[in-house]
Amino acid sequence: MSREAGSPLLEEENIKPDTRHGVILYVEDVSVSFDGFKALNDLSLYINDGELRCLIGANGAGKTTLMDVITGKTRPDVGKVSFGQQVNLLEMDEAQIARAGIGRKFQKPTVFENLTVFENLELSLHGDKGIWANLFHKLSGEQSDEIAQILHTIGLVGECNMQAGALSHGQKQWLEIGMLLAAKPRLLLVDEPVAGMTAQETERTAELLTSLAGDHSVVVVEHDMAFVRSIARKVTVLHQGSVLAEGSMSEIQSNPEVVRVYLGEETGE
Ligand SMILES: Nc1ncnc2c1ncn2[C@@H]1O[C@H](COP(=O)(O)OP(=O)(O)OP(=O)(O)O)[C@@H](O)[C@H]1O
Repeated sequence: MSREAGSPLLEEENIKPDTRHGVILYVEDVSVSFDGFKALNDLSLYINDGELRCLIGANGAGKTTLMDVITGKTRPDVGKVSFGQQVNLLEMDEAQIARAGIGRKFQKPTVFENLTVFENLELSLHGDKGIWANLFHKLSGEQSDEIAQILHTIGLVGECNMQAGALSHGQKQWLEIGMLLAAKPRLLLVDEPVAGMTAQETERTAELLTSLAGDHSVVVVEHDMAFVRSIARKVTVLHQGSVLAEGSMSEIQSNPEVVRVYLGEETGE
């Protein structure tokens, strides 16, 4: 439902994006300026319900700014951003947007290093009630099952009682994805998930993100073109704050403009 700015808080948990048209995220004619410089320039983008989309573009193309707009960190000068057809994200703050079902994973993992993998997931499951309340809250059978399911999804069943600080870099990234999943998001925004990962971890991350699509919509910002190639069905290329091209990886790779402004530089051509 559309909300008036400043209206009383709704139960964001109960917000259900209207995806009857198959689209979970509408970004329309959005511009963002920083001191007169247009970081986003009349950008429009639509993410379908359940799809896995890769977002690529050179440094400064506007990828982070776009994520910031979707998650309420940056307000656009103009444009429309909605979750499903009717939930106007521009009238919600960052916490409300997260509770409504949009999860964001930043590049650097931010797990609680001194807690176990299980405890990290337990905290996420309880939301933002405060760390002590969370730690002493007894899990219901259903919640234990949820954690077991997440551990399975992120491939950390064997590490369940390990301190998160002792995990490898890749495992920490998966744990953080698991922590996002605990909040049952509909849309996941994932920033450079494989930066710093080993080849094996990268491969496992590709499987994980691919497995999440369908039940979730996933937007991945990534510079690693081999990784993008391995997961992407549809790729959006940003350039100077606008969408330059959109299509399958082979369409993108054979687009002369994309090769000129981005891929040429990536492949050293
Ligand atoms: N808070 C800010 N103040 C001023 N300029 C900004 C601000 N945030 C971003 N910019 C500028 O906006 C442009 C887009 O930046 P953005 O970080 O969105 O690009 P990006 O595609 O995410 O790049 P990268 O791949 O390097 O992360 C850049 O030129 C950047 O310098």
